[in-house]
Amino acid sequence: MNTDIGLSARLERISTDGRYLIVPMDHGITLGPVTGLVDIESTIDGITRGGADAVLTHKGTAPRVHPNKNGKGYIVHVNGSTVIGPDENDKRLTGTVEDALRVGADAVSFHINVGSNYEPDQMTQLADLCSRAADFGVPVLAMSYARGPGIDEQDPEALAHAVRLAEEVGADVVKTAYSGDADSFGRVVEATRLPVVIAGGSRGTDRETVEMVRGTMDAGAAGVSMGRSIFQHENPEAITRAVSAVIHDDADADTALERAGLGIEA
Ligand SMILES: CC(=O)[C@@H](O)[C@H](O)C[C@H](N)C(=O)O
Ligand SMILES: O=CC(=O)COP(=O)(O)O
Repeated sequence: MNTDIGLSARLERISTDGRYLIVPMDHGITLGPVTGLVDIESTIDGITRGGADAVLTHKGTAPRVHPNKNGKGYIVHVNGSTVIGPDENDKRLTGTVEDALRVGADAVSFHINVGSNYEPDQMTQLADLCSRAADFGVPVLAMSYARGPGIDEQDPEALAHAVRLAEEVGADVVKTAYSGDADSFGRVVEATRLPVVIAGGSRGTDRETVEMVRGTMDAGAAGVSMGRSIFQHENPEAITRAVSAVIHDDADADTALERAGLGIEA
């Protein structure tokens, strides 16, 4: 049976017209119950009302996601590590494609640290995940970071290598870090035919967040998988609305902040 139809139907559930505003909340494993994740139900309700296309969590949180996601997409993340463990870069498997489907996911995601000591194992696991997901027509979001000893995590050449690796092993969408400006990030986007989305990193000001998203879209990327800048915000719905204005309506930073009721001077 041709699973392409399943793949494209599921990609549409986690995006809008090929643009992605994903809010990952897998950080409960990485960081613990930080701001925004304790009452994850109200965060999910706010960000999906604000214009998120999809939310992303580990499989165990699925029962808290479905009643609050307002019909938006759902991605299950399948590896993790903690900041208090022996090595944060050593992400270990936490689930399978079958687990994700069992809890009602539209897609799966997997984190690889390209350049770390764990890259070889993570690359094999990602390639296997892509093969398994393809059997079911399930999209794979590869969170492909440049991380490891001596690696500059914002170096456009390293990021270009990371996103290209994701395409080569069969992912459908790739997330990586932002290089810091639209010109250099354009080289990252050009390195692959996959839709590229950025991670937000640790929370900045509202203006920094929205300008980073503007630069990302100007570089030709497809959107964001932005966690802490959104779920740690005192008003997750408003900051999602601002980010959505840039991604889905091509707004500039001032317009996006105004439309969301956030101060433009921030
Ligand atoms: C907490 C972080 O530093 C993030 O960049 C994570 O590495 C990315 C991911 N969302 C995770 O928590 O594993
Ligand atoms: O899963 C994590 C991400 O996709 C990015 O999270 P961040 O908090 O925006 O870096």
